[in-house]
Amino acid sequence: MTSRLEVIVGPMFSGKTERLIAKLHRAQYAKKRVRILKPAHDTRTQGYIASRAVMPDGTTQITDQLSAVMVHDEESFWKIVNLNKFDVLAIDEAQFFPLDTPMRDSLGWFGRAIRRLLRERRNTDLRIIVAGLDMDFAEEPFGPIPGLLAIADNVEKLTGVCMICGSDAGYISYRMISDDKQLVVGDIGEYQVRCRSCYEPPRKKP
Ligand SMILES: Nc1ncnc2c1ncn2[C@@H]1O[C@H](COP(=O)(O)OP(=O)(O)O)[C@@H](O)[C@H]1O
Ligand SMILES: Cc1cn([C@H]2C[C@H](O)[C@@H](COP(=O)(O)O)O2)c(=O)[nH]c1=O
Ligand SMILES: [Zn+2]
Repeated sequence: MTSRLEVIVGPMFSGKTERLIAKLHRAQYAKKRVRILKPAHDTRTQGYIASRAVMPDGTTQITDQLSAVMVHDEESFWKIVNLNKFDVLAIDEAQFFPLDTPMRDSLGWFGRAIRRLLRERRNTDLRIIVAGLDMDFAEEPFGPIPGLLAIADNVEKLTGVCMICGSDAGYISYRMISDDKQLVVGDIGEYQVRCRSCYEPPRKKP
């Protein structure tokens, strides 16, 4: 019996939340106590996680959803974790949790909290499942996800269908609006999934 960390990564529209929800449904069938968290920074869906499908007319529709508790900061994370009993802890959109000093820190408070929980409960069946973007629009590692991949027991890297050429190798989220900030909440109007060949890196401002 030991604690374990599973990480699901890939670009936008690769089915990360879909995969996360499928794992959580199975855990619920097995009568496991499931807790779902997500960063308050994600203003797209508040109070739940949702997978969506892109419709032929270009809009998105929610295909499945589960209730989630919003995490504002490290203090609220530990409050939720300490007040609740769970066998499975799931966190979606974890790329939004910040790093302390981007050049030196690879886990941030969130990654360190996950590592601490896994250590403290190493003799239990605790399962932590994290989903998020491993890479931002500029092909840079995103938040604590790459650090979490390093300490994970199991990693799934998903691909989407390239929105330019239709190949199944969509590996990056291409940003269609002009904005240099790393964190820009958005959906089908702001981002596409593209393969390496159809991806162009953003132009640096002179
Ligand atoms: N080019 C595409 N057009 C339409 N749907 C796509 C495309 N590429 C991937 N998908 C599908 O969109 C869905 C996105 O699921 P979701 O869980 O919301 O993704 P994520 O959390 O990774 O953004 C998946 O079912 C995926 O197979
Ligand atoms: C590439 C990229 C994405 N984001 C934002 C856009 C969305 O709100 C989420 C990703 O959602 P999904 O469930 O994976 O579809 O992240 C961002 O802030 N910066 C980026 O570079
Ligand atoms: Zn392509």
